Amino acid sequence: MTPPLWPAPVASAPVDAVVALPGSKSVTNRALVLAALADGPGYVRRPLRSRDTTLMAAGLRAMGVAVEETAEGDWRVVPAPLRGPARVDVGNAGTVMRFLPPLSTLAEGPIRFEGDPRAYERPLDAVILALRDLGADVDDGGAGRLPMTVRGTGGLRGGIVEIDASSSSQFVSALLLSGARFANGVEVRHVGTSVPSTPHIEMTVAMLRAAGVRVDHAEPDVWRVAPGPIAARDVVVEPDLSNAAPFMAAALVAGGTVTIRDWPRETTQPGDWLRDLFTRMGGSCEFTAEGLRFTGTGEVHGIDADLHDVGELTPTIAAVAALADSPSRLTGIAHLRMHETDRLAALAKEINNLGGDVTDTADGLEIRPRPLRAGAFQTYDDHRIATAAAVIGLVVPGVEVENIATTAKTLPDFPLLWSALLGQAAGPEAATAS
Ligand SMILES: O=C(O)C1=C[C@@H](OP(=O)(O)O)[C@@H](O)[C@H](O)C1
Ligand SMILES: C=C(OP(=O)(O)O)C(=O)O
Repeated sequence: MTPPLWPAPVASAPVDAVVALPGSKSVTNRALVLAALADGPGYVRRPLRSRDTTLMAAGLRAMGVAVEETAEGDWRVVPAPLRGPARVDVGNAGTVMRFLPPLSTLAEGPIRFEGDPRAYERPLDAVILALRDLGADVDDGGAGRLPMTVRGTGGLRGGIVEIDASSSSQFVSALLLSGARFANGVEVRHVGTSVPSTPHIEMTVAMLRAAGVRVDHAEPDVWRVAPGPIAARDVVVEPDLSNAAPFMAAALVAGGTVTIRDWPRETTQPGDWLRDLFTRMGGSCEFTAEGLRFTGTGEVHGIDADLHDVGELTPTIAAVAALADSPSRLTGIAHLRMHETDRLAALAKEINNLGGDVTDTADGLEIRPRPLRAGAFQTYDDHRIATAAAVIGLVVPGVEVENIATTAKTLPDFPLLWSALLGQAAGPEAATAS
């Protein structure tokens, strides 16, 4: 059955809200992987519970790791010898489809990886080739993509490997996260045009170091992980700052103030760039005892920004840019064509469908603001396209979002949080998504 269109709520007044966002997807899924490979039981506290993270937990459980619920609502992770046969559903989670194959080479027995149709299109070739170079037996039917089977033998030789990570930083993170458990560790050398989303690699390196792993990144595009144990930890997951984007955008386009609770003063999350990007677009922000207080006037300026390092912020920035008083140019994001959907094509098509004037270029978007009108907004199973549509709907009456439930990939409570932001009661559609 086709789910009903979600009528995006209109902001009838400036917003004034404090928002407590669930944990970061990227931190939660790294913490789970590292806990599964650790030298003893550990905790992932305040984890994000969403489609991507429950798939990660389920994948680890399938290989023998215990991921237990605690009375406080956290996860206790008890490592165990990894084993197959097992089947891992990656859904459409880049982190699951990239991070678990290297880990699965440490299992005894075959591990089968399957997922959503889109996961079979997203690039994985660099990880597959690297794992083979490092000594793994991977059967991908020659496709360089999912579905595939890793025939684990209980360990991997490891060593030096060259990869082209220009289409996803996750290829590098994937090899580094399990690398300490390879006999010779791993040295990843990137060859190709520049790696996107480097803050996400910094996050990987920081979390490895916090677990006592020696990581050397003195040379550009080269990362060395020394073999050794990964210390069990008690990790408290930061709020997801990329998911703060639509909430801050609400204050920008409708005016008002939004405080994102517990915004970390120091973080490797790319969402931290929003403080600068949204200030350039007309907002202002300050740290308070509660978190980050962000204020907008409803007047939005266009921006010329290279988003290569923070690509996952693009859908929200594009939505705000479509409502600005001057044109915008977003560049450095060709790799977004291989995200959950072709995000450049999707954003151009859907904003134009409402009367906008957006061109998708070879490496980004050119956005010339126009008065927008009511209409349906297709989301292509992409959580961030759905939340971008909600931002436009705040000030363009009559925007109806197809499949709002797709926000469950990283933010299952989005419709409820969005209604609360606006001080409105949630419609019945809210229940469909949670
Ligand atoms: O490692 C991670 O947690 C992520 C890395 C980035 O991937 P790409 O480098 O493929 O853009 C980002 O877009 C994704 O949402 C999460
Ligand atoms: C690109 C994203 O996700 P994934 O981890 O599936 O790559 C995203 O969340 O914007």
